[in-house]
Amino acid sequence: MNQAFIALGTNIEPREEHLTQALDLLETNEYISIQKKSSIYETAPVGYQDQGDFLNMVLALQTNLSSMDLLEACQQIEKELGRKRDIRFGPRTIDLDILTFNYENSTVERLIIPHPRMHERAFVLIPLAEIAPGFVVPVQKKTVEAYLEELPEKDKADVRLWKTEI
Ligand SMILES: Nc1ncnc2c1ncn2[C@@H]1O[C@H](COP(=O)(O)OP(=O)(O)OP(=O)(O)O)[C@@H](O)[C@H]1O
Ligand SMILES: Nc1nc2c(c(=O)[nH]1)N=C(CO)CN2
Repeated sequence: MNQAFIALGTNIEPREEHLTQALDLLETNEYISIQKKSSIYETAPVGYQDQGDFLNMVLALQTNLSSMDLLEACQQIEKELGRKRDIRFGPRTIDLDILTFNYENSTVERLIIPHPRMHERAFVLIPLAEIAPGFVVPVQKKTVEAYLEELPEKDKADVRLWKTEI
């Protein structure tokens, strides 16, 4: 069995429904089992600013898919939920990013893991710390909590608990 963390994000209404639909699609995949779900956080947009707030959450999964097959499953869900890829870092119906996959370190453009921007994103680290604070992120071998401590307070203030369960 492989162990993965994935991050979900949406900033197009109905945002909550996009998250529940993505969770349903993951749950119906016979090769994926969701082990843990973080709470849902409402987060100010990072990067491209002229867009609405996101809902973000993180999941711990077990899967017997390979990392590439898990990426395909995630991209299929993005497609089914009608995501349009136009503005980089721009508005999205649903975005599924693989954060880590076992202790794999992949550097091919299609799949970079650990996710290259996870260490600097409060909207990833805060929900990840909720479900796996002591997890040692591969390669740099630092815990999620240690990364979180390095983040500026203003970044953390942009991430607010929205709902503990959906
Ligand atoms: N760890 C990863 N998880 C998901 N996609 C990845 C990963 N590494 C590379 N990719 C590739 O990134 C490409 C662009 O992804 P996407 O459009 O979702 O980027 P983005 O969400 O705008 O930015 P970000 O990756 O910073 O969240 C995808 O085609 C995918 O193949
Ligand atoms: N708050 C927040 N900001 C973002 C997000 C996201 O999920 N949440 N995703 C992005 C592109 O992946 C760019 N900016």
